[in-house]
Amino acid sequence: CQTGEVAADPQLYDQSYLSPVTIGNSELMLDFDTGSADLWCFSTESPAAQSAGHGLYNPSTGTELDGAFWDITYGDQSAASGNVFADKVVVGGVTATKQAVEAATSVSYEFTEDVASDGLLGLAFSSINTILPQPQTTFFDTVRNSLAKAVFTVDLKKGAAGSYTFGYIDSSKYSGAITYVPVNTANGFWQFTADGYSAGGSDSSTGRGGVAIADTGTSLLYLPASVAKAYYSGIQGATFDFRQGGYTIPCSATPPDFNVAIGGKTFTVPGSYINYAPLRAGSSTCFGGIQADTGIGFSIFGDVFLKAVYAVFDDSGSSPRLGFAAQ
Ligand SMILES: Cc1nn(C)c(C)c1CC(=O)Nc1ccccn1
Repeated sequence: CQTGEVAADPQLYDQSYLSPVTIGNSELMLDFDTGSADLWCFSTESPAAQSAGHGLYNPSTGTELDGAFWDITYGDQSAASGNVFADKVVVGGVTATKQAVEAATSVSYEFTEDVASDGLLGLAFSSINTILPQPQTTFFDTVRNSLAKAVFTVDLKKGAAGSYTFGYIDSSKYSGAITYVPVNTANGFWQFTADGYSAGGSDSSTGRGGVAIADTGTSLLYLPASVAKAYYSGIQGATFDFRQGGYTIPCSATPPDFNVAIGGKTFTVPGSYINYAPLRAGSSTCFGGIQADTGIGFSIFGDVFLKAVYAVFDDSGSSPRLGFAAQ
């Protein structure tokens, strides 16, 4: 019965969180992503112009999956593609002896310029793995029957190292009870229903809830346009800047806390988490941590929300469920 824990190291402005993963005989820093289901990494096959500065997987330690290839495009239109090898993958002591490792032969500039990240480790459902002609399992699906309990947990923090655990829940990491809600796996995501939102101390609702996904691979909190609009209407100097592609606020602002009702419990994102980052180094205008989910089709509870809670991704029962607790 395997269990394991690995650090989640925050990058600048908590734009992403990276964790050490041993693949074959190299250790790479991967972005664990509950919003996708591909484990891919820069490799010795990647063009040097695209992989400069990144840790590389050398497929010589693996066994090529003949005729298998992968090609993924994320919601922000970043993309990567390549071929596939079966190799040993170890995360926090949990070992997958034959994990599908997707070696990149091409990546978009977003990944090239994010030199701290050597790739992604998908933790959504294997139904959305992009390998053709035969999709392969995620790391979690590969090891889940060998785990003490088929769960993984997410404990991200603002500006500090958090952790992912596999196979167990650590009661020292949260306060109060864990509130569980059902997950709809139809779209391959950890998809749940949020009941409602409100800002500040008052329970002045900023809007009804809706369909949402828990997504560690997305930095911000994308909510219904009406909820985002109502939230920023309470901040002096806040504006929707279409050139920046979203809401901005004065970096000097103290945004109100943001409350989310899930499973009958209220979880609070401190207002400071929503004063996300200066538009450019030294700018006095900051990008908001809450943005509209217009065009996405569902809300995305990314790192701005997840770093305010302890989250349990539980596939140990008859159907998957998500658990949230205050940190
Ligand atoms: C779905 C979506 N639409 N829009 C505008 C955004 C930003 C998303 C989320 C997204 O793209 N997340 C991501 C990106 C790269 C790697 C992993 N996750």
